[in-house]
Amino acid sequence: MGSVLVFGASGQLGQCLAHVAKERNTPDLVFLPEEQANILNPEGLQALFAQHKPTYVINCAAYTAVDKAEDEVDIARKVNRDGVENLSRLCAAHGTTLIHISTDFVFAGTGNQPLVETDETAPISVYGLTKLEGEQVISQHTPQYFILRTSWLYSEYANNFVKTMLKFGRERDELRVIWDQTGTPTYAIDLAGCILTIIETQSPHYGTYHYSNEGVTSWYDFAVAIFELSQTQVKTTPIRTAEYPTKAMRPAYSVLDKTKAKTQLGVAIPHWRDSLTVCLSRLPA
Ligand SMILES: NC(=O)C1=CN([C@@H]2O[C@H](COP(=O)(O)OP(=O)(O)OC[C@H]3O[C@@H](n4cnc5c(N)ncnc54)[C@H](OP(=O)(O)O)[C@@H]3O)[C@@H](O)[C@H]2O)C=CC1
Ligand SMILES: Cc1cn([C@H]2C[C@H](O)[C@@H](COP(=O)(O)OP(=O)(O)O[C@H]3O[C@@H](C)C(=O)[C@@H](O)[C@H]3O)O2)c(=O)[nH]c1=O
Repeated sequence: MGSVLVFGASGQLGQCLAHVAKERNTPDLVFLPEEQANILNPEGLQALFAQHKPTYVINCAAYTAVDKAEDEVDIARKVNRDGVENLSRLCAAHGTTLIHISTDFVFAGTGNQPLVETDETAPISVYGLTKLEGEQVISQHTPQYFILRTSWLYSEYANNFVKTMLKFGRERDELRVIWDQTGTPTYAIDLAGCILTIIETQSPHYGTYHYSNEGVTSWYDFAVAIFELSQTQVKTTPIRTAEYPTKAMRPAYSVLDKTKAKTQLGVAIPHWRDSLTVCLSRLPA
């Protein structure tokens, strides 16, 4: 198969890839945390490509602090665009296939129909804009790429909404959660499985794909399900976005249509509630 370099390995998705690769006995994955492989260091990257001659690169490295990005435009753009450009150039030069992760936040979220890959992008946050710029530099430099746009990632690893809700559920008497943002959570373990399937099948179907779990929900309904399935007793109140001011705007509707991923990549996608049940069973009570 040749070697597979994983950048951003200590982040949430990076750790999920390590988990699934171990479960599936996938060989030849080289996990590179930021300290060993900064995607903003072209010379360091060049040395890694020369050493490993990778068949695939999986880029899990990103600037993901959505609110902070509004004040740190330069650093968000460096990581989410310039770092991705560094990887794309090297992938093109070495005939390496780049698997890159993008986000539902490339969309404005003003619609009410599941979004397909060709729908118009119009980010409303710095994070979303810099992620879109990252997508664009990839297609400028190499035809050999898979861009997987995903949404609302969570898992037993790193920080995420599920772990925050469980913590707040233990600490607080009442929670207020937005119910007028509609989307679909994605168990990062399922996304990691999809990425490994692309590699294991050596899929020739390059391009941009949407991947989340199946179904539709709001952050409020997601929180209610987390509490119900984990048997956490906490009063949960639905609120509107305007009642929860944040620095960055978030799409009101960002349900992703996964038809292309299911047909071209041949992946089966679990319903978000089933995957949430699995994740909660793996988290300490
Ligand atoms: N989390 C989510 O809800 C969603 C995420 N995505 C996308 O999925 C991908 C994975 O996200 P997730 O795993 O949750 O994110 P994390 O923030 O958990 O992981 C990102 C990793 O990238 C590392 N990193 C940052 N800058 C650099 C750099 N210059 N060089 C190398 N590594 C760097 C971070 O290190 P450090 O922590 O030290 O900064 C961190 O370990 C990202 O592309 C993200 O945009 C898409 C939709 C939803
Ligand atoms: C903690 C909390 C959040 N919320 C809302 C705020 C927000 O709209 C939503 C989720 O908040 P979070 O800060 O956990 O997540 P957020 O940073 O908005 O998550 C996004 O991250 C980036 C990286 C992506 O790419 C997106 O797909 C998406 O997952 O829940 C509440 O209403 N009540 C609460 O107590």
